[in-house]
Amino acid sequence: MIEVKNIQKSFDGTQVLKGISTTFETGKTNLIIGQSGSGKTVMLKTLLGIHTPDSGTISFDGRISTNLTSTERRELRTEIGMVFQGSALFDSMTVEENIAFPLKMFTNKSDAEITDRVNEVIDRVNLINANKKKPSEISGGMQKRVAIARAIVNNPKYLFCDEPNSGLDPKTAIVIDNLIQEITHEYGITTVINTHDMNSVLEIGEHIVFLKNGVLAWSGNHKEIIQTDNEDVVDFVYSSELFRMVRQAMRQIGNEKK
Ligand SMILES: Nc1ncnc2c1ncn2[C@@H]1O[C@H](COP(=O)(O)OP(=O)(O)OP(=O)(O)O)[C@@H](O)[C@H]1O
Repeated sequence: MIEVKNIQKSFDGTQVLKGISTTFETGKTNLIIGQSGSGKTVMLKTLLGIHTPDSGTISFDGRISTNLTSTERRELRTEIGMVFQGSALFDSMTVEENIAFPLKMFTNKSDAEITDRVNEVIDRVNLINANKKKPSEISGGMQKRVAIARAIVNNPKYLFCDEPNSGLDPKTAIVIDNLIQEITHEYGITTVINTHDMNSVLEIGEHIVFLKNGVLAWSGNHKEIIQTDNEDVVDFVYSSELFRMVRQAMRQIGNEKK
């Protein structure tokens, strides 16, 4: 569980995060959404420790990030997996070398142990016949699977994903979303996803944090986001006619079930 308490962050006198508090629970897919410039990336980078909050605290299962010694901080770093926007794979390495990288960097595992673990996660993310291929030789969807495999290879407690669906067709995007959610549930990971993708919001939003101008303007889950009348959320999430129609139909179904 990650508990965020009243974090504030400014750059050159401009406040970007204005006192955000929320809890990202273990075993859940937590989504950060909001318009461009609302502070999502700054929030993710602050959670990751790339930015230090000006005030407020971030607690990783009771460990307040700004109070940790450098050794404890390094240890926490090994408990975090990251799926970057655009996958960020090493072009010159094969799929299996990409996935093995965190184990070589952060553990003392033997070559045989690394091979076993790499094959295990390759199976888990359904990467078939790709071990010896380079990223340029596989599809965007497969590259995402490699990125997810690399992020989970060291059994992270926390998984951060920055726009994991960017550049994918809608069908592949849903498959990747579902894979992230399954892994989150299966391994009990605290997953935080920065996203623009409204399909993700409706499909895997177990806890959604909506930022507006650096303020947490709404939070809830994918069912609640359909029912909410919060104007900012409605305006942002249902910005297209299609999504407005989907919302209307889903609200009707919800009302009929009551
Ligand atoms: N390192 C920085 N120095 C100064 N200002 C920054 C820095 N990083 C972000 N900002 C500012 O903080 C605000 C929020 O930016 P952020 O990148 O978090 O938005 P975002 O919600 O992730 O947008 P997008 O969806 O377009 O990626 C913007 O006004 C941006 O210019």
